[in-house]
Amino acid sequence: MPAIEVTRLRKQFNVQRNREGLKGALLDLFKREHTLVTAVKDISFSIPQGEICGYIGENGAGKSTTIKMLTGILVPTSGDIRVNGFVPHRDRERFAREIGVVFGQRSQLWWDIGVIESFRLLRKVYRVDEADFKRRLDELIETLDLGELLNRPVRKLSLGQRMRCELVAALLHQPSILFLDEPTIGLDIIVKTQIREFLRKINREHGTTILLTTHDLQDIDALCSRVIMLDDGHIIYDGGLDELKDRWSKGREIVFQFTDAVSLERVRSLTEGLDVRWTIENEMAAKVWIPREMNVSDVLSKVVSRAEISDIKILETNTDEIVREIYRTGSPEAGEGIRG
Ligand SMILES: Nc1ncnc2c1ncn2[C@@H]1O[C@H](COP(=O)(O)OP(=O)(O)OP(=O)(O)O)[C@@H](O)[C@H]1O
Repeated sequence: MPAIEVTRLRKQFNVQRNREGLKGALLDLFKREHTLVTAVKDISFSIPQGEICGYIGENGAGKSTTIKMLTGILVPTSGDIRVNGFVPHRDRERFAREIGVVFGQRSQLWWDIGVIESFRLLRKVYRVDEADFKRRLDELIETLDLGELLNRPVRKLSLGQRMRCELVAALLHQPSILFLDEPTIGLDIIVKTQIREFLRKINREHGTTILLTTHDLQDIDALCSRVIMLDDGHIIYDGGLDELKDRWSKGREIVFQFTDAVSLERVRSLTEGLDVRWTIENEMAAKVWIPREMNVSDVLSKVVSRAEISDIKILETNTDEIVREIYRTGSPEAGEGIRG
């Protein structure tokens, strides 16, 4: 059974429209006008147990609306959802024990009481056996280095400390699926790294399935082998991160450090006959851009055999740039969904 199965899922909101001016306001008093906003437009996907999948898209693309339907907070307008075999909005009570949820912007901890008290309350909510709770809590506290925070009230915690506590709270009942909505938003790089390592560990050791929305593409690079990309309520890409980079990267770049001074003319002559583009970096370094369909080794061998090189740096494809380019231009197949 897949962890998550979504078929032709749609969500529409009926939004009240405010008409302009005094006349409009008066008209609104008597008869409200409504518009229908379709946030999620008949999307389908399936996530197997144990996968970490990134769910990305620009603001307003429909990510949070999907997560809210997957966690049973919102009822779909049409379509079908199964999460571990449950229909989230229908089987809410039993279903809640199957999943953990962290919304980066919202807390599920009680603000004024010690963190450990929140955890104890959650143990009761989820009806976790005392011995299991203790074992699980010890493991989580150790991995996330939370020992000294346990007796502090949540309002006295920094954002990074609170986020680590939120993760513990979401995982105390050992759910097999974890939904994360912007889990690293606003955190410094040290806490981000710690959280990413922690998520990899629970996925590896407990096989936890993770669906993650984020605007931080380094989260995706560090964690996800697969990405689903949304645009205006449609899935425009669903596939591997590597294929995404391959398909969309326009080319690769290599910086050569030469042992002597070089000119644009000289470096161009090194790759004569190849459709590459050179730029001069400084007196003794030049960068070559290689189109995606060309072999990097063809360029390397030509340059290395014709000039003295002291260093070579191949510049990695930057996921951030690729994704921004896709957002900017849209996919050629936008709206139909493509599978990588
Ligand atoms: N409760 C609601 N009532 C009316 N419209 C809504 C509601 N929730 C979301 N929308 C609309 O649905 C669309 C998708 O919103 P959603 O919050 O799912 O996007 P998102 O991809 O999560 O964006 P962000 O990255 O900004 O969180 C937007 O046009 C939004 O205005």
